[in-house]
Amino acid sequence: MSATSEALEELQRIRGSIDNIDAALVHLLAERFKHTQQVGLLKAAHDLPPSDPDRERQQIERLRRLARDAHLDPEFAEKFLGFIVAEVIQHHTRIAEQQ
Ligand SMILES: C=C(O[C@@H]1C=C(C(=O)O)C=C[C@H]1O)C(=O)O
Repeated sequence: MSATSEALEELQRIRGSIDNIDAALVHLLAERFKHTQQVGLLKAAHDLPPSDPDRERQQIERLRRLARDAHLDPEFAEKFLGFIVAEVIQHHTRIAEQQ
């Protein structure tokens, strides 16, 4: 059974919305990394460690709560944050090494 042209149009419309959201995510991530870069410079200048496990625990708790309220899988939200934070810590470590 082949898809009707109506179904294909709808698929295209929905994919347009997905593309817009992906673009917004990229821009948001770029903004987030600009701020974490500033944190990295501040930490390096004041001999603070690249990671802050207490802060991360608070963020995980908050994000899991937000995810539940938004009907998003909290496990996924935590994994997503963990992926980003690991990259940030690598950046901070590199900044500290360059000082
Ligand atoms: C940005 C910071 O550095 C690290 C990265 C974090 C993040 O990406 O949100 C949070 C805690 C730290 O492990 C910070 O300490 O605020």
